Amino acid sequence: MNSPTPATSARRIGVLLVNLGTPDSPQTGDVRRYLNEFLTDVRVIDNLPAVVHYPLFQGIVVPLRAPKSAKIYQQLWTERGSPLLFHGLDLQQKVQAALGPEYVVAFGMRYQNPSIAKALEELREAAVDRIIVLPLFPQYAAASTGSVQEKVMQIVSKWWIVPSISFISAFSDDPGFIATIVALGQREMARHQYDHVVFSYHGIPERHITKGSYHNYCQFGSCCDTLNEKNRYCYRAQCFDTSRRVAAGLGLSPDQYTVSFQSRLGRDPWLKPYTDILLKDFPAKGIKNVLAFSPAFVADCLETTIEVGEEFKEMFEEAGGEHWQLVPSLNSEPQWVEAVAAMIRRN
Ligand SMILES: C=CC1=C(C)c2cc3[nH]c(cc4nc(cc5[nH]c(cc1n2)c(C)c5CCC(=O)O)C(CCC(=O)O)=C4C)c(C)c3C=C
Ligand SMILES: [Fe+2]
Ligand SMILES: [Fe+2]
Repeated sequence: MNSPTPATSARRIGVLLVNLGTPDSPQTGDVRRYLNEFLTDVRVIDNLPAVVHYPLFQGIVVPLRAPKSAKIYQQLWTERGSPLLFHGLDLQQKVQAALGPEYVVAFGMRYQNPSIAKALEELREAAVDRIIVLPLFPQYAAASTGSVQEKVMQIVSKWWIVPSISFISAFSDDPGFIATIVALGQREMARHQYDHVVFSYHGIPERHITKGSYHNYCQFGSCCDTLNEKNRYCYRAQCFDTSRRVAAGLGLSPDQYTVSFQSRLGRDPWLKPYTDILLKDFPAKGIKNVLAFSPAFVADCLETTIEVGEEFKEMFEEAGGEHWQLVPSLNSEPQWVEAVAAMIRRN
């Protein structure tokens, strides 16, 4: 009898890396399709009845926003396309190489392409024994991680054979994740003298925290100063935790850094302080050289390169600041690839 080839005999583990998603091109039509899918997700816009939500967003909000967003995407676009996509594909390829042939690594996006459905289909075709899903969001939010988890479960629940499946729901305190950010920060700090460090996270509505808070534990105060069993999945507490760990790695004292939140949408209260308001007060306080980290994102994207790297820099300089520098995201840095592979192996 012929012995089976290793590829068919070995039990292989499927790995699904997922990021948020980006338009297929920076043209208004593709940006509109992307925003329509994104902003009609009830985990993102969670406070409107369906009869209002869909007509309002598909008929008014998205058509008005798409041409403006498209202009910003045109600034972001590169020869390789959207950074969120090509960094994700680079990461997939390098993590596959690091893990070896016992694993099959796929990459998908929650919105638009490559879809989660397509990525899961690749794993099904490879007849993997079980699937480990890693949403590429260090801090858990129902609007990002939760939405990816819901989508994966929706798709896999329809399969005739449902494999064992596990989710890495957050990695805000993962030592390899923290060490890579620290190394990237040290690289920038060796090039310039900074007065202050800002950790600017993607914001979410305060309501999103309250809805997921066990026994109303989170009150937007000192409750988030430690990460404990009551706030393990509180986005705000995780953002503070990541910041504390990176600050410790960089040797910063609490007065040398600030945690803030960006990218708010709509009129409801979002997590505070807002980065764009905070940074305008820095120069008057004598803070003229700022190093900015964006630790909610593992890959560069519109929110890092354009919002933090360009828009905030411009605002800071207009307010009298001298030097504003964004620390690049982890992208597919070798140390980050190793950290992802280690998280998968441990799972
Ligand atoms: C860190 C994870 C993210 C959370 C949490 C999140 C929540 C959230 N976002 C919006 C609205 C928008 N976000 C947009 C872009 C965007 N958001 C994330 C990540 C999280 N969002 C990423 C990685 C990106 C960049 C994608 C890219 O293509 O580079 C946008 C689109 C851009 C624009 O038109 O401004 C919107 C809109 C809400 C409402 C929300 C929580 C409720
Ligand atoms: Fe967002
Ligand atoms: Fe809290």
